[in-house]
Amino acid sequence: MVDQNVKDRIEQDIKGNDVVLYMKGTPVFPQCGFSAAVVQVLSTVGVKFKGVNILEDPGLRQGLKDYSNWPTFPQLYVKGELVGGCDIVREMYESGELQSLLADKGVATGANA
Ligand SMILES: N[C@@H](CCC(=O)N[C@@H](CS)C(=O)NCC(=O)O)C(=O)O
Ligand code: FES
Repeated sequence: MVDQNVKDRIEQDIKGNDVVLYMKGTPVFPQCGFSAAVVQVLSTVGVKFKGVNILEDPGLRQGLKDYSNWPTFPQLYVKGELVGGCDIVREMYESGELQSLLADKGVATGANA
């Protein structure tokens, strides 16, 4: 069960922003290597994203685990859907699947972002 306020906040974020990264720390100062790795991938791909620091909000930290049915951070959302964590994002980047997913969903990357 996810608290309604937490659920509203998550849905506002993931519906209002094409790409949202729930992470430990901020894009400028990640506080965990797994979060830093996804920030690095997103920067390399050149996609704009909203970073949300779950360390600042214990309710959101737990709420997201329940909402996403995913036990760890980072969590990457694209167009309202969970893509996955660090391992998945890195694999998808290396295979080119992440770039295709963003293109298919109409999310600008590189010079067009
Ligand atoms: N294999 C994971 C690594 C991420 C991970 O293990 N995260 C841990 C440590 S940062 C986590 O979020 N634990 C739950 C918590 O801290 O609330 C992935 O692919 O994203
Ligand atoms: S904070 Fe220790 S592994 Fe992420």
